[in-house]
Amino acid sequence: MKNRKIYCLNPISEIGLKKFRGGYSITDKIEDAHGVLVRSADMLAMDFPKSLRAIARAGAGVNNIPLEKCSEMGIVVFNTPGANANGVKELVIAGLLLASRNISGGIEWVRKNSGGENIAKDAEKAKKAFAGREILGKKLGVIGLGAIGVMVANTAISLGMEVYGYDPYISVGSAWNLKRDVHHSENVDELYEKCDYITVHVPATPSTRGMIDAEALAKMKKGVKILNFARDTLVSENDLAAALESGHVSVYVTDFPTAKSVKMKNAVVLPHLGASTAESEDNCAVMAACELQEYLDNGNIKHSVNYPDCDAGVCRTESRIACLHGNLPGMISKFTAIMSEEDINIANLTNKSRDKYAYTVIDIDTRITDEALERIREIVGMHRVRIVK
Ligand SMILES: NC(=O)C1=CN([C@@H]2O[C@H](COP(=O)(O)OP(=O)(O)OC[C@H]3O[C@@H](n4cnc5c(N)ncnc54)[C@H](O)[C@@H]3O)[C@@H](O)[C@H]2O)C=CC1
Ligand SMILES: O=C(O)C(=O)COP(=O)(O)O
Repeated sequence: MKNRKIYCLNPISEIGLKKFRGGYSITDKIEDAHGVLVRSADMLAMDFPKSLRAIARAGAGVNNIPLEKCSEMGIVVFNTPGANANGVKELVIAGLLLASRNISGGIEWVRKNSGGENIAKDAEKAKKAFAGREILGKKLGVIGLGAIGVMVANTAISLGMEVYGYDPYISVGSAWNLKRDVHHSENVDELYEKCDYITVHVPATPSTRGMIDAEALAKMKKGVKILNFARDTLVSENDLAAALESGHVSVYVTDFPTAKSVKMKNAVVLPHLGASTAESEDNCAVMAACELQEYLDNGNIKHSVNYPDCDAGVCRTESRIACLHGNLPGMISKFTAIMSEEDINIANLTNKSRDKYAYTVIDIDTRITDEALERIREIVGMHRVRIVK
């Protein structure tokens, strides 16, 4: 009976943990873990044990995981696309309203004046300080039309906003899901120039870092309201603070408290609550647990962010060997040659590649010897060889 150990770096919903079948246990020691479940814990400087085969991020953003290091160590990293998108979308809609009506200022006023005997009368006098605008008919720019951006754009259309969407890498699935009324901005400048509200829903990568900087802000309308429920690093905080001070940006609503954002004028800062709903936590945990299990049990990869997806089904032969390796010329012939020398018949072979990395699953009719396995492991460019069955 296999004994696979899963380590949780963050609290993970019980519903997800219950998905693990017999042969799995939750360990409190990462040193002997085969799989890790994580949410936002920072793994960038962590050492990984040799036993670790896969990391599943119960959520979307993987900027807390060292992807290149994982790839080189033959650790497959998964995320859970779309599983928390509705949770984030709902908070973004709340963010639109927080940016339009001075709800937080009003709540603060009531709290401060809660001891007053004449609170009802005083409120009627005080309320003019908190008057706002309606979102109906206003222009919203959505940058990044993935799982979250599409939902935000479609909901904003339903609320009567005029929506501009920008995503040069939009997937076919997202394009199908987007309401026809969403204007397609072919360049982001059009969106900056036209929109009253701008919301960003792109991943944090080196290329999106600081995308909302002084140059971008200068192209936006005076009084624009910016929403950032994606990541703090997308915004150049010094540039944004200056734009808020001058009034060029009237409100900044963000899900990311930083030493700078919490001190910005007219910033509404939430403590990273986008995916913190029971529904999103359950969805992410279930998807992440299933991905880990399918990889550890059958070697199949679905929703990986560093290796190619690969479905070789269930192994019906004597044994299955899975190899994570560089996407290099001659790799397959190198390990099939070793198998042929060992007189091993290959019943099925599936090979997939993704950028620098590739994955090969080989179903064989006899058990492989330790010597042959060692020779395959020693091939230059091989990152991990695993006997799945
Ligand atoms: N506040 C929170 O709790 C949460 C925050 N997030 C953040 O939101 C991000 C987006 O999440 P999802 O929509 O689920 O991801 P997704 O992968 O479905 O969508 C991202 C979209 O951004 C697009 N994109 C990438 N670079 C772009 C660029 N330079 N300009 C325009 N579009 C670009 C991609 O083509 C893709 O369509 C995550 O990477 C994460 O950082 C995600 C979930 C929860
Ligand atoms: O899924 C994401 O990218 C998120 O930001 C959600 O993070 P969390 O799981 O709530 O720590």
